[in-house]
Amino acid sequence: MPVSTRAQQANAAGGQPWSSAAPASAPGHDGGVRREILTNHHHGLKEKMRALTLFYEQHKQQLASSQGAGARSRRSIQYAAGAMGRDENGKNAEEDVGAKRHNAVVAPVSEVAVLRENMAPPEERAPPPKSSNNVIVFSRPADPVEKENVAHGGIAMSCPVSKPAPGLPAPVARKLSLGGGVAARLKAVGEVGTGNTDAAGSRILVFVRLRPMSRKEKEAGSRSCVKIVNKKDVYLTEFASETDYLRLKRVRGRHFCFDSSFPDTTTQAEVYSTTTSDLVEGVLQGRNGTVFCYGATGAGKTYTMLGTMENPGVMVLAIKDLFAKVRQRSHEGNHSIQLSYLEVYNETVRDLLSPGRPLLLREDKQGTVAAGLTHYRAYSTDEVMKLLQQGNQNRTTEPTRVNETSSRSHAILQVIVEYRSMDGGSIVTRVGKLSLIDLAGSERALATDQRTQRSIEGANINRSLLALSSCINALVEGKKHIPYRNSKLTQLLKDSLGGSCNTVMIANISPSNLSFGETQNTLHWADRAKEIKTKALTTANEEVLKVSDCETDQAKLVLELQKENSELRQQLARQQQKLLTVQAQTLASNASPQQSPAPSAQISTPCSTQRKVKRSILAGNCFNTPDSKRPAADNALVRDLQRKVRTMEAEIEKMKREHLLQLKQKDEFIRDLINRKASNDPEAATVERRVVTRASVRKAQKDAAAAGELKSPSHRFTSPAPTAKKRTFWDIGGNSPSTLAVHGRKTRSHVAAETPKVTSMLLQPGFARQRAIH
Ligand SMILES: Nc1ncnc2c1ncn2[C@@H]1O[C@H](COP(=O)(O)OP(=O)(O)OP(=O)(O)O)[C@@H](O)[C@H]1O
Repeated sequence: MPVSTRAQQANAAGGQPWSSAAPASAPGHDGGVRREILTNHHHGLKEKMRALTLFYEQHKQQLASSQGAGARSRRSIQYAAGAMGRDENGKNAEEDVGAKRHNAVVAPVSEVAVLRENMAPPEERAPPPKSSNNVIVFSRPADPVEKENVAHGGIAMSCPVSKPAPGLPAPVARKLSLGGGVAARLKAVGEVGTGNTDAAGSRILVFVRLRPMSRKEKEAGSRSCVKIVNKKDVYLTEFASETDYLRLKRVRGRHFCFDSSFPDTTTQAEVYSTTTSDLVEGVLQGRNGTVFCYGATGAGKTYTMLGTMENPGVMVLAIKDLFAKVRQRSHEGNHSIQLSYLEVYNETVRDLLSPGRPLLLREDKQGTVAAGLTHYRAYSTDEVMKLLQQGNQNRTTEPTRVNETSSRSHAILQVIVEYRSMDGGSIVTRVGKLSLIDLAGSERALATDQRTQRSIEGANINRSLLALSSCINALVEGKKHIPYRNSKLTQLLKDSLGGSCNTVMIANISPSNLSFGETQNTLHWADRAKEIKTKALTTANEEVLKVSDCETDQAKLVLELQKENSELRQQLARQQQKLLTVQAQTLASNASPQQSPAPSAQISTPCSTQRKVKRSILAGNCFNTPDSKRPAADNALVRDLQRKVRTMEAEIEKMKREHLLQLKQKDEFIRDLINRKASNDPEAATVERRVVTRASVRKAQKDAAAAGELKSPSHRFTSPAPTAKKRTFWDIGGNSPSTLAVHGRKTRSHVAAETPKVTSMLLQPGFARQRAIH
């Protein structure tokens, strides 16, 4: 018996092109529709109106073409004809789609006829169902803004269907008409960081990363409900619950399309190079960039951002890349790199590198800043790694039922790169800021824990994520007022979401059908975020300061000296690193097998070469025998190493002395130059202040050196956080359980002290998290 679908009836009544053509081309094709058309008195009228409109359009175009120049008129006629042709084609295509849709409903149900984009992708198809009852048709809604919670062919969706973001192909049937979608997306991806955006601004790029199924999930018998196809399409399928008899054996699903989607086999390096490497390049050119991970608790945000010792994440790879690029370009000018690391926990902002009182946010011309946040100047990747590790130790963490080392706070690492160079008669200064954000997991109260402190944390996390989604909604809808002030997180993200910034969102999802709700929610917001446009980034944060001829030489000299200084500091840091390595080797070769962990604890920097050296020595089996019985060859090796250490120590001492002397001379010279300049030119006062500040920092080092204890780079940077200081609320250690019970807040160092067996990647040197997916 012929069936008329709701879409057909709506189209017949509303005069959709394909439905109006149907009765003429296929007489008697659908009794229901024809009866409705016959009884609809407006049907003929609408057809006439459409013909008249078409005629009027053609007439207008002919008129325009006759008025224009010959060649131009020819073009416009061709265009009009082309446009009409396209229109007809489009119509035909739509008719075709409509007919197919109709067939899918009325024809005997077969797998080929009914599989739609919303269902599992072709590769994942289940064997053809025997009975038509098992197959559900996912019809496309007639109106793109129609809410999905209207059932379509038996599917009940809970999220609104969004319009496609500009530059992205729309999901579902719109794929049919977008041959160039991939190219457009790739172009969009290629534009990041280069600032090659249109005047209206650039779009937030959204990526999805699927993590592997965890051991727990496998044990719970969960199935994979996510499939990624072509590295961009995400198919989400919900399997009906066995106790839900009404919807037994039915599946519901959804299809999303993102700038790129990463299957569970994707490496950290691939994720970094696709999502963030262009932003790093942009930052070096004076543009701001932000990467943030969003997703449910345990979905892999921290893994993506920090990673493990073996598989470092985006933060670590970005820092390494940044320093490598700066080193390559050291001849072009002087780069300075500063970083800060903060967390938003229970709506308070805390400095992770120098824990103390909560910080206040204030707005200034640079955007929203945390007053009193410490900015460290870093000269090498290893220094940054140490700072990152130190910050992670202070980050609030708490095992939840879903994730044993769940991050209970949003962490923001900001790296500011300042570049200065002489260009003819002017000083060019460029400042770029890279923000790397690991958000706390969105979660359901029951999915995590219901203990008081946890539920307060959960409520605050959800509140700030809700504020984030309100901002995303307001930005997508083009509202004038964006509610950034609703939470600390959105205040801090203001620049990244609505300012001049290249922004990347990585949505992390779990494959397990037990997390279907969370995954759908994450994908929904990621899909929505695709539509946010940030402000145009046509110009970099660049300042050009003209200097008069007589000052040019002095300014050049100052820059050269500053560059040389920073190179010397880098050299010093490298030498100290080498010394540490050799010392560790010596210790290892002197130690017995039982003592061997000691030196490894001393090497806190995640340096792969160190590990290799250490491993090769361990493989050499040279410490299994006591000193007396040690073979002569081993003793010779030890002596050789010791000799090397002594030589290197002497060399480093010599270099230190030389560097200090050079630094002292150069500092004095710079100060002298600036003083002279300042006395002639009041404008130079700013420069003077800056240099004097640096010099004052160095003075402390000089004093220390004079007292015979030169501080290592790590000392230099960790010194603002005094080691022996009055204890504050945040500093109370893991041996104060009462305080923990009262405040209920734990940092990763507390967790490390209390639960040595639960190894978080954030607790390991270099963030190595041993508890990988099993
Ligand atoms: N791509 C991946 N490959 C291997 N293991 C992963 C991957 N993603 C996540 N994991 C593992 O899954 C577990 C949870 O990941 P992670 O802690 O990063 O989640 P999260 O989203 O940060 O959670 P929360 O919001 O609670 O902090 C970890 O054990 C991590 O090692």
